[in-house]
Amino acid sequence: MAASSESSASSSRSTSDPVSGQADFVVVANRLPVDLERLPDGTTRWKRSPGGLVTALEPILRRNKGAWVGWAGVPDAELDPVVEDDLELYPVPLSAAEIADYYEGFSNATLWPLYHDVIVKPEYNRAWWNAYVEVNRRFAEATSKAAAQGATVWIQDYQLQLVPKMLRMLRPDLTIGFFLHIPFPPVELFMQMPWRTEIIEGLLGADLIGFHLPGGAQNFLYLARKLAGQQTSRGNVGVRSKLGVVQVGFRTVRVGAFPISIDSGQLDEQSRSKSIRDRARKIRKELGNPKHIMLGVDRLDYTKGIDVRLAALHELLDENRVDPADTVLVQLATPSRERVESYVHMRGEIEQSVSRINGEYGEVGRPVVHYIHRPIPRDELIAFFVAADVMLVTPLRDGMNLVAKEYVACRSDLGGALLLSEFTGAAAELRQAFLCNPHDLDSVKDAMEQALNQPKEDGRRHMRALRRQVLAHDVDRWARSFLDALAHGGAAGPALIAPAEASESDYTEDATGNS
Ligand SMILES: Nc1nc2c(ncn2[C@@H]2O[C@H](COP(=O)(O)OP(=O)(O)O)[C@@H](O)[C@H]2O)c(=O)[nH]1
Ligand SMILES: O=P(O)(O)OC[C@H]1O[C@H](O[C@H]2O[C@H](CO)[C@@H](O)[C@H](O)[C@H]2O)[C@H](O)[C@@H](O)[C@@H]1O
Repeated sequence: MAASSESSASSSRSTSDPVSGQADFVVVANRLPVDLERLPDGTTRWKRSPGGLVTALEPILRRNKGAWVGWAGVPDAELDPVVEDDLELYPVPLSAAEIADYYEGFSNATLWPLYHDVIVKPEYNRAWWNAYVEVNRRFAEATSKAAAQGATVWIQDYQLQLVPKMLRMLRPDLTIGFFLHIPFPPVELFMQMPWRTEIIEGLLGADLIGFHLPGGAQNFLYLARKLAGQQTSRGNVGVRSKLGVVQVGFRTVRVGAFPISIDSGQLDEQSRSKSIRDRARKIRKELGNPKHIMLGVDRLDYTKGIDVRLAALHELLDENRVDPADTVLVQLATPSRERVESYVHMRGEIEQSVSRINGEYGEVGRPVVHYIHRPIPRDELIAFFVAADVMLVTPLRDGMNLVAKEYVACRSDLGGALLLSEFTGAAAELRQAFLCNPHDLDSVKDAMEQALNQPKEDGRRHMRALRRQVLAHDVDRWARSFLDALAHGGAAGPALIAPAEASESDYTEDATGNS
């Protein structure tokens, strides 16, 4: 399923053949890689679902012929298993009430803010928790039906933290991995959670639990001791090495750090194509050929710090440190979780800031900030990456942030500069970016000004180093390192992930030593 491809089905059920449900490798995530779209004429079609989890996992599943268990993105879709564009999909239905309580409620108004440093206040609501338990049970049951005897199951993310334990009870023959795509919070914050022990015990149903960063793994080990009363290792967890261990009865659960990445080789190749280069030139022209194009690409989420970058730009304009005659900011904001109150509120504030900057500094036909609130096609997005002089990635907290890596992968010309928040997982690897503290506006302003004015040769040197890191540590390496560790410690046979095409020796070691 290419990003831009959308296939049609004539009814709410796909016309493709049903699949057998005997998969040896199963990915389980809240969302399927495609959302079902109901069209006004009553027909349906699949379109790519939003977010970095899908960007990362879709190529892995495609290469390894696995099955994917997840929600089709709309209420009450009772769908049979389906093969869609070569992927085996096992849809899990959610009612409108479950979407409100499990997805918008417990997942995105309780867990999401709690795990992202309480940027907004998490709500603790018993009815939401009950829905979370119920939906996790449904995912465990659907997975149990899809998986073959002795299969490897890889459960993804915060929406499904109870599934490992539930699935183990249903299917002790399976090898179960779990990966958390968002930060695992500091112990002091996690302890707010009324159902904290249930969540830790739910996760301990897995054979291997993966986080982006060692800090998350370390926090989890502490909580496994404190809340679940288990014995754990106490040494430091490494990156793709030195796993932590929790002893749960006769089972050994391992805990590690596996920073996720992108299909960097493929993106590098795509961004070099003539059509993308031409489109990038055209974008610059359409923007009036300004000296500086800054770019933001995010789901419209309060964690992403879109407000921070707008405030920084506004102050730099006020202080005559940025010239509105030769600088533009393009902010591409994909709609996200639009019925959750904090998202509605944040959208209003961001749109007000955009208007204010344009009102004060724009000219007719020449705004300073170009703001788009809808998803754009993948090819168009890549052309924006190629066109932009400065990429703005300013989250207050982010598990990884794949956009930062995508920008770097698209800059084979060694042009451009990356402004990157220290509070992203990506900052642990991309040390040659212009790093900033998004909680300190002066730090963001200074970094923005430096990125806009960096000497060309310095920029080429920084970008070369960033590219070495991103090209060497791609999503295949992420999946292989996790699944190799899972196969090594569990009951599974040989590693299920096919080797990536490029060998690691094709690249030099990264500066952080995170090999
Ligand atoms: N095609 C397309 N992809 C987008 C758009 N906006 C964001 N993305 C992709 O969504 C993913 C976002 O991942 P990430 O930065 O990790 O943040 P997340 O949204 O929190 O998962 C990246 O692969 C982006 O390229 C858009 O407008 N169109
Ligand atoms: O499914 P949604 O509610 O629309 O949200 C989209 C996804 O957002 C989150 O992405 C995270 O995963 C990325 C890849 O590991 C990572 O780079 C980023 O920092 C995270 O925010 C969420 O974790 C996914 O479950 C959602 O599907």
